[in-house]
Amino acid sequence: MSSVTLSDVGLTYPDGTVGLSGIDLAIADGEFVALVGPSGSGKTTLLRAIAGFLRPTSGSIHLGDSLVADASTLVAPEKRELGMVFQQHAVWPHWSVERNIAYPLRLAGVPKVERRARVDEVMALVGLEGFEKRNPTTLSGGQRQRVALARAIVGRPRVLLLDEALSALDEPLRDKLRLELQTLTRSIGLTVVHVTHDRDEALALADRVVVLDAGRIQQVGTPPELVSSPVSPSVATFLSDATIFTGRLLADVFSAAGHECRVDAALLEGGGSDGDGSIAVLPEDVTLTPGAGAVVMSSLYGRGGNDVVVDWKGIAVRCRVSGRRPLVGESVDVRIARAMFYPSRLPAAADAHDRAAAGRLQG
Ligand SMILES: Nc1ncnc2c1ncn2[C@@H]1O[C@H](COP(=O)(O)OP(=O)(O)OP(=O)(O)O)[C@@H](O)[C@H]1O
Repeated sequence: MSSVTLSDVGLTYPDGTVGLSGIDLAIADGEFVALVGPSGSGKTTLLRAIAGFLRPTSGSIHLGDSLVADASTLVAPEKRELGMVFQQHAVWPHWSVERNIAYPLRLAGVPKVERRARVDEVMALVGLEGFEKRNPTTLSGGQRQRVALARAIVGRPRVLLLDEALSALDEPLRDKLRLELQTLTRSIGLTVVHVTHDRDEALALADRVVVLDAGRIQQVGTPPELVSSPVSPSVATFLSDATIFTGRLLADVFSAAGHECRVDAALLEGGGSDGDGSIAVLPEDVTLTPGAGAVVMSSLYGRGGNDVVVDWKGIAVRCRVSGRRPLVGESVDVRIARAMFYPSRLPAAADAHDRAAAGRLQG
């Protein structure tokens, strides 16, 4: 059964700004879903609509079998049985750690003995044993965020909503909490909706990632699906720093402003896509060889390969280069192992997904 079901949800703010439009999304019980997208794409609006702080202007939201929002229904946030953690640890500074964590249980009238047991249980889960009597102001940022997390899950919420919950923390603490969050939420089978502006965090943690843009869902998929088969050039750029070439495909040749690539037609899905369009090239599908066709503009060291941008006849091409790190100003040739073709006459991203063609290109 789905834990959260959004059916054709639209949300227009009173000033006319469209926050969400036509959102259809079913989040399964126990699933970890991340919402990503550019600034202003609707991530927070979607989370707040699920939480009950915002009322959709169209469509409906169900939590399990219960209708919580539609044209005539709006169940209050505190009645939705949700847990929430925000970027700024909203813990009460004048209360001890255990009192903070126990708060939702006191509110729900849970008897003291059970409260005690549940607080102990979640404190152990988030690694805060021994901190019961501490005042939150004496804790580190990471520990305070653990208190917020413990308080969010102590009431055994139907869904845990995380709004940039790790974003205020510095690495490597953030990385540590990311791992702990995954272990914790998976071990107790929590359904999680996690809003983050950090693409890598979303891809690392989530079972499925939802990419939003301008209040609409652009694509939903597992991390490998999104990275290897983005439905549109914008998703490829947003998630994977793809380079986009705009031009024309004719038979097996793609031409874009001074660049000509041969496409292996056998690899084109949904043939007959000749015409104007774009290709998206992922950084890992670009190889640099000795030559004179392009010039290295920047070259940043990275653990998983150097992050290099070359000027290839006027187009900045992003590449992931393992081995020797190229020098800025060095001349190179560019070879493209794989690219995705997006015919421009397809208006809807969903159609583009079916027909986006992956071809082997030779620069
Ligand atoms: N109270 C409001 N009144 C009017 N428009 C709003 C309001 N809150 C948000 N918006 C608009 O709704 C759209 C979606 O905003 P939202 O905050 O959901 O985006 P976001 O993806 O969370 O962005 P960010 O990553 O910057 O936090 C934006 O155009 C934003 O300007």
